Formats: sequence, structure tokens, C-alpha cells
Amino acid sequence: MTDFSNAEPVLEIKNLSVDYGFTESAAHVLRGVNLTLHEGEVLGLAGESGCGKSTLVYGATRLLPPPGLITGGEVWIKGTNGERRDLLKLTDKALREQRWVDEAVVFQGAMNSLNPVYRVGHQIKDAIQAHRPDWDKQKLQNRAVELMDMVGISPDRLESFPHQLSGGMRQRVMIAMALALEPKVLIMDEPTTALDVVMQRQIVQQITDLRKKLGFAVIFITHDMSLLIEIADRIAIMYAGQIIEDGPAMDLYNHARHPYTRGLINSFPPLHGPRRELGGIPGTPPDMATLGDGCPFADRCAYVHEACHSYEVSLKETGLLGDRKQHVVGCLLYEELKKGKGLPEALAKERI
Ligand SMILES: Nc1ncnc2c1ncn2[C@@H]1O[C@H](COP(=O)(O)OP(=O)(O)OP(=O)(O)O)[C@@H](O)[C@H]1O
Repeated sequence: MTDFSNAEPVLEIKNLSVDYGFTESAAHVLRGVNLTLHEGEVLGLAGESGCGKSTLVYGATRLLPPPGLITGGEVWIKGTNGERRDLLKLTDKALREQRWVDEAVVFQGAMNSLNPVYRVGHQIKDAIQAHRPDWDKQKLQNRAVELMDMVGISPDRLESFPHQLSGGMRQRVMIAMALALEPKVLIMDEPTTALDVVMQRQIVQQITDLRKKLGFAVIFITHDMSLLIEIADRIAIMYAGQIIEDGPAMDLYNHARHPYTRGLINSFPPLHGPRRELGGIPGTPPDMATLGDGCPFADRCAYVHEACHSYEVSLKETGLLGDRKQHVVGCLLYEELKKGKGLPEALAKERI
């Protein structure tokens, strides 16, 4: 786990908002999200199902399917050529040209998106050739072999059809394709969810090793907090279309500030140390189409008080001793703390 906060940002999502639908009944699924990924960093994005993780990364890369609509924001990417551009302002042509080159996305269930009627090698080479039309057959073949080697699959498998590969192998092929043009940013949306635990571990280890070797930055989406704590340098927690806590991975794990983050962490067995009882989070995330004002977690929060119903989430440092500047949280309790009101006793006792 490394501190990348002084490294240059490679992807900056600023105030990004997304609606599903156009009419008055549109659901405001992403509400002014800010998130920065630094060069070489592994940023974990966690939160319950439906909190907007996929919408965030697909919105930021303009891969959002209809009826998703970006209603505001900026997404600055530092391209492989060093130039910074706002992805939301690029023409479709410019977008197609920079995709795979500057950033690549491995979708949820990507292993099922290989075309069943073409050999794996053909598909890898096709993807590369779309961006490198001047490469001859031999060069494409060499790169395909190199990529298979890189993800630990025998290059003979370039001749296989997707159905002849296991799920884990297909997922590795997708990772190889994503890395084919050496992007600086790799976005992975639950890349291991459909795989068994052993395969999950192997693939996560492989991504970690490749990142060290090639130096790209990663946004890794998962529900699995214990996995993130192992692999991420930094973790951002999403709830109801907003980031509600963001900090260095170990700080966030050991000193989770938001009651929702604490709930998420307590839903997974601890990695080290004494066993503790697992607790869930009562209730379910709110319906984004009917979400009103105030903290969206208020209805499920054990520490809720009147003012939370009109609190507008904004990420700030807690001011608590030992908290680092890079650790921010959007919870009224910490604003009250700064006013000298103190934390509720139960919250103050846990994991401070
Ligand atoms: N096509 C759609 N039309 C309307 N609402 C949608 C559509 N797709 C997603 N949503 C809503 O957007 C919200 C965010 O969904 P999203 O898939 O981004 O969440 P997520 O955190 O990635 O969930 P998961 O972990 O299950 O993938 C959810 O409330 C979902 O119901």
C-alpha cells in the first residue's frame, strides 16, 4: 500500500452528474461526484449494489448505455501522450481514438463478451489493429503472444475458441486485451465476481503484479471490502450516487468514519486479529427516483439526528487526531465534532 497523493492525477472526475431518463421522473443517480485517480495508484470503489459505482465509471468514460444521460461535470484524463483532455468534451471520433489507448475498461461479466465464433487470437489482434492499422501480421501475432504470456496463458490458446477456455482464462484474455495498448488507466468493474474464490485470488494477484511491472493506475470496483483492503492504495465509498468517504486504504479500514463505511466493513470477516461478530446494515439503499433532501443514509443510520435530514453531503477532513489530510468524509457528525459537540459515545468507542 503506497501513498500516491503526491503523484500526478491521471483521471480527475469533477462534479459528475448522471440521470436515468429525461422527464420529471428521471432518477438522479449520480449527484456531483468528485474522484481523483493518481498515476500508478489502485483506487478501490466500494458500496452496496445500486449505489452508482458502475454508473460512475461508465459515465466518466462515456460508455453509459441509454437511458443514462450525463447532466454535468468534467472528466480530465492525462493521455498516454501526456496531454490532458476533458473526455466529456471530445468528439465521438476523438473518443474512439483515445479509448483503449489512454484508458481501458474491463466490464462486469467481460469474460462473456468474447465473440463465440472467432478464435481468441483473432479477437485480440483485431482489437489492436483498430488502433494500430500500420502493424503487419507478424507484429500483431508477436504482441498477441506477448499479451497471453503476460496473463499466464499458453500462447497456443490463441487458436482456441472462447468456449474452449475456462471462465478464469477468458477473464484473463479480457485483461490482456485491455492492456494491449498499454493504457495509463485500467477500470475494472467487479472483474472477479463470477469466478470461484481461488481463481479470484489468482487474477487479483496477477493484476497487482502487472500494475507493479507496467505502472498503470487502476479503479477496481467490488463489493468485497476485505479484497480491497489487500489490494487498494486508496478506497472510496459510494452511497446513493455520491462518494461519502475517501481515504488511504488502511486509514479507512482502521478508522472508518462514516457510519455506512463502518457498516460495510463490519459486513465482512476481518483479515487479521481477533474474530468479531459480523453485522449487516439494516434496511436497503434508497430509491434514487424518489430521493429527497438531506443525508441519503439518514433513514438507516444509528446516529441520525434531526439536522441530518437537511444536511447536504460534502467531503471534509474530520479534524480528528491521527486522521490524514487525504482522508475525507461526508457526515454531519464530524461537522458537529468540530463545533465542539463531540461524537456519539457508541461511535467514538468503536475503532477510533
Ligand atoms: N437503465 C436504467 N434505468 C433506470 N435506472 C437505472 C438503470 N441502470 C441503473 N439504474 C439505477 O441506477 C442506480 C445505480 O446503478 P449502478 O448499476 O450504477 O450501481 P452499482 O453500484 O454499480 O450496482 P452493482 O454493484 O449492482 O453493479 C441504481 O439505483 C439502478 O437502479
